[in-house]
Amino acid sequence: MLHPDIKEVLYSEEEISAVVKDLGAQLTKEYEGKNPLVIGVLKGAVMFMTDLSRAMNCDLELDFMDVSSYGAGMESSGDVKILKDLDTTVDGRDLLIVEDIIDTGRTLSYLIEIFKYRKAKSIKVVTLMDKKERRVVDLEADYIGINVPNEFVVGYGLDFNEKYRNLPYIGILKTEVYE
Ligand SMILES: O=P(O)(O)OC[C@H]1O[C@H](OP(=O)(O)OP(=O)(O)O)[C@H](O)[C@@H]1O
Ligand code: HPA
Ligand SMILES: [Mg+2]
Repeated sequence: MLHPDIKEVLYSEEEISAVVKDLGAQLTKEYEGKNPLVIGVLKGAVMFMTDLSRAMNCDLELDFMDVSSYGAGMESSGDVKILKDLDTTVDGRDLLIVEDIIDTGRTLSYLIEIFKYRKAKSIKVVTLMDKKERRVVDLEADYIGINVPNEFVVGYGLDFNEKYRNLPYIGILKTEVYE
């Protein structure tokens, strides 16, 4: 049943699943014979990361990083902070950063800078969604699932005020919910 706050479903559970399987197959090839450290950016990427890693048929390790630039609202503050760091040393490792969405690009550019400084061997980025229209930092993911329009989307990990992360689909909120 559709959540009453959702105006429109952009991507159904089935559509997301097909996109994730396709990305998993591409990444299986990318990391054949390697042991990448797959880094999920909390909390939005959690659903995508758990499904994507199961679609990757290669050896890998999982870790998480929590950074914040948004606070509670819909606008990025531009000031990125580390809330939880990795448990793993990245020196000499092949890193795959997993994002649910790239918007301004600030979160990712910050993470990439940190991992370069920490001497990662390689850094690739996979994002389920890319909202290119909103970019303020010049940055392109290596693997993109879906190009999304400039709308605030929720579900499958993405929130508004911490709500809607558990919706199995990706949808657009009704304007009266946030106005
Ligand atoms: O490209 P940007 O403008 O930096 O935006 C993208 C980031 O913002 C969201 O996370 P948020 O900081 O809201 O935390 P959350 O994942 O816990 O919701 C999203 O999950 C990305 O990580
Ligand atoms: O469209 C979005 N929805 C939820 N969180 C987000 N963080 C950046 N863009 C979005
Ligand atoms: Mg968020």
